[in-house]
Amino acid sequence: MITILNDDFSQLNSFLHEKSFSKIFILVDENTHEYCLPVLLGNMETDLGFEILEIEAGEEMKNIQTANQLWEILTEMQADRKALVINLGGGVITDMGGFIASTYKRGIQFINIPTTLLSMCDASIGGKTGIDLMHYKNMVGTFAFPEQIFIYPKFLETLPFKELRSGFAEMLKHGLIADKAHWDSLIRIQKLDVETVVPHIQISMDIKQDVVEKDFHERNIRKTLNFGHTIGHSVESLCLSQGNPILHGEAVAMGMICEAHLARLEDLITEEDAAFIIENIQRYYPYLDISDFTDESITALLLNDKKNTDSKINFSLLSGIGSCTYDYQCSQKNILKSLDFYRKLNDK
Ligand SMILES: NC(=O)c1ccc[n+]([C@@H]2O[C@H](COP(=O)([O-])OP(=O)(O)OC[C@H]3O[C@@H](n4cnc5c(N)ncnc54)[C@H](O)[C@@H]3O)[C@@H](O)[C@H]2O)c1
Ligand SMILES: O=C(O)C(=O)C[C@@H](O)[C@H](O)[C@H](O)COP(=O)(O)O
Ligand SMILES: [Zn+2]
Repeated sequence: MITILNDDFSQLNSFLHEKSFSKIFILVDENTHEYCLPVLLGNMETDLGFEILEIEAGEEMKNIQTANQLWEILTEMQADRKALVINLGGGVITDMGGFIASTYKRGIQFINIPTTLLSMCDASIGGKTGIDLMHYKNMVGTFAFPEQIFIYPKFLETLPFKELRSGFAEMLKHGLIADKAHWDSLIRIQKLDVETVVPHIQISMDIKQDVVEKDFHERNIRKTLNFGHTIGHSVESLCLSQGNPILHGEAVAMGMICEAHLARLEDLITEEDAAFIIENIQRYYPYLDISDFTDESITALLLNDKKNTDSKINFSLLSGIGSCTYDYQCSQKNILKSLDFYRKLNDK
């Protein structure tokens, strides 16, 4: 269940009051510790004891070493099965916190309080938790729903612009795969900021929730939420492996451009739609330099995509603006052409 918090956080306090938790563990990173934790603690009313678990910020922390440290701390602090983990942060915190909670003592309860646009619209919803493995994205994880998701849009006021823009990519994705009207209203935004984006959060959350309700374990339609991620995750992983991480939404924006072109090459969408989609994504996102990455290095990562079956790469490709196919296998020639298309965008 998703609740938009009032200024007094009363719905969160009722939740904490009604459930009989033994103790609370609040997971933060250094930035959400500074900007969001004081707001949470200033409004949280509970007799329960709590501990703060802090990790460094960034995707580089979303790995087994951090998970191990957190499991050890929970053990040392004798967290029992009635303990509650509160994930206060962006997608790294909700993915990581959901993962450690859903595995510790075979699963303790957790709630998500997302603090980035990306985690409000996407990562905190849907119960995918996980960590990266050898720089491969989200290779180890669980499907585990948080008990509750509490959204407090005012957290966005301290979020850097690049992070806001990163989250906006997932919102564009929601429009492109499921709701043309949502896409149309997003691309009408001239100046991306908290004020212009907040009115559109609810629709993105609804789209994500609706898809997840239909297919929690990603056996079919949930794969559409992975549009832009097949190529996007490969590039994100390569950047991460070089010690040069890019933001998830930046990778998804780049991936959506390649995969929109790929859908065109496979005759799934018209030339006009492909051009319109690509042009609009480019309006918001600067060109991402992928010249260091060979076709072979990108293909090697594509071959480990989680949607693959029988060693075949399964894409989730648009079939129009507002609709998306999945399990679509493309020719290797077209996959490479789509990467080449992206590389050449820099020349224009
Ligand atoms: N599980 C899912 O369904 C799902 C969906 C989309 C993305 N993801 C994952 O989410 C991650 C990306 O999430 P993200 O973009 O939120 O990144 P993030 O968690 O790294 O947060 C981005 C940055 O913003 C800072 N920050 C967070 N809230 C802030 C605030 N209110 N004010 C100031 N700074 C703040 C963080 O410290 C961090 O430096 C990736 O690992 C991605 O794979 C998961
Ligand atoms: O919730 C989903 O399903 C998604 O695909 C949402 C994506 O935006 C998100 O990045 C997700 O973590 C990707 O999942 P993965 O299974 O490809 O790792
Ligand atoms: Zn994503």
